[in-house]
Amino acid sequence: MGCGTSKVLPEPSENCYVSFVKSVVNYSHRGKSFEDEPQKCKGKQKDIWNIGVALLQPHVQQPTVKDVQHGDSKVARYRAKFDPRVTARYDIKALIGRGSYSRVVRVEHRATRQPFAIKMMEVEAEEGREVCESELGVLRRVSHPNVVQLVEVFQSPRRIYMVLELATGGELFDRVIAKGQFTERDAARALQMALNGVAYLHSLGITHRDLKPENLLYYHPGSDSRLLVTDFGLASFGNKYPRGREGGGEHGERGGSGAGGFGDGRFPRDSGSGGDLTGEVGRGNGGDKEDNSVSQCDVNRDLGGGGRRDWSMMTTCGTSEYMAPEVISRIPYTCQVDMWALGVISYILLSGSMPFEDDSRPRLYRAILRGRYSFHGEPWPSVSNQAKDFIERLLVVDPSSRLTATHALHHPWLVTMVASFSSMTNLHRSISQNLRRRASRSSASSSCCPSSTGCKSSRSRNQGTTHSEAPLLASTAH
Ligand SMILES: Nc1ncnc2c1ncn2[C@@H]1O[C@H](COP(=O)(O)OP(=O)(O)OP(=O)(O)O)[C@@H](O)[C@H]1O
Repeated sequence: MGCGTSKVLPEPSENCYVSFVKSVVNYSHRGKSFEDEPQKCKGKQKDIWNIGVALLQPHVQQPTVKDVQHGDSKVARYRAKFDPRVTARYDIKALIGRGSYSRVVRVEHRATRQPFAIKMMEVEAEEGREVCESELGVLRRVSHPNVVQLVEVFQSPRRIYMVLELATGGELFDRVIAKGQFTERDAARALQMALNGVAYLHSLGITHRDLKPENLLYYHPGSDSRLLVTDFGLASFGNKYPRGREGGGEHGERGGSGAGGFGDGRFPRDSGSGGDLTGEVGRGNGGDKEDNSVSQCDVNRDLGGGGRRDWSMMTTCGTSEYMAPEVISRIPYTCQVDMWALGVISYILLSGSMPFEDDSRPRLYRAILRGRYSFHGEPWPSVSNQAKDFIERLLVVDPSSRLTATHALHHPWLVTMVASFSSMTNLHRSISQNLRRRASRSSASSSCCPSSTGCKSSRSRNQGTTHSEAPLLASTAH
């Protein structure tokens, strides 16, 4: 699901991947017994032990010929690509999907029979390494019900295997289409979960930079499922954090006082115990930036224009239809770019159509820069003014006037809709019609679409990528 065809990757950074690997390997040389330690560690720290264990465990259990012959041939093919240390612990069950640098498979833990997803990333090529480093850099630090959870990591010279919690509920829009009924309340509930995850990330100084419907997955198929923010391949720590400018994010979600800064998710904070372990992980590629894990956007606001200049990012990346004006303009930006993307997602969620859409990328970028979109056509006449107000406050060209994640969570539309039990207009028919119409149009034109039908595979490795420093509009002009 979603529009993946015009993703723009960031410029490579310097050796971040190496610094992550070093941080884990260094730890492994301290002469401690990894096997003895996990029960002493709680929550996130236990996961970190797992990372160490996975890197160190030497036992090798090759998949047997019988294994391969008896398995489904496709699964067997993928299983053969897996490091024996991984297959020793996890039974590869099925291929879920492929990304530009990754394959995701459903697995079962051999001992506990628990299902997980493993994202296998190719790290030989520099771009794959960068994306992997970015993803791991975030996943190692986060723990929140609305952010996909990393369980452990295996490393081989060519590949990284990330064991993740398995999301079986499908992408955001798959569910919209599958349901016979979809109301503003449903949209608000989904957006509230996405916003909770994003507010948490922002409180840690993490900007996702590629929020879109296909990166929002339901944990399970039930109607009460959590929604998970996934795919941190383009995420950033807002890499110009000055030290000692902690502003106390609005969520009180920061981690302990150590460098770990995990915030309060499902796991207890571990700031006190296991000090050097936390420190070691904190010194990964996050480095000293982690000390300032505050809500970057709120601090930017407090600091005014000068602060914004110091604290923002420059790299152009993301998926065109969801890119904020400041990203397209290549001016320094902040985590508010995620809020723009959430505005785009909100618009699609309530209508099945895109606010900004054009086959010509320069025209698309111009429309975004002007913030020009409309609420014309079905089902907009049936959508409440408060819902439109919510979108209007997110799709604001000036990022400092755009709602922050925390403010969005307090918007009256979201608050009243989430709490509401009254029956509401069913928007499903118009939304799914719009999604389907767009899907068939885009499969004809090989363009992107916000529907599950025919879009996912159209996202190709190099399509729409740029490493240029020139303004996007100039570099793509006619
Ligand atoms: N934890 C997970 N549980 C279930 N499915 C997942 C999980 N993580 C990723 N997927 C699915 O696996 C597929 C590949 O995902 P991946 O993140 O590797 O690539 P992508 O985001 O689709 O593409 P790209 O890497 O180009 O951004 C997608 O369909 C995604 O929804």
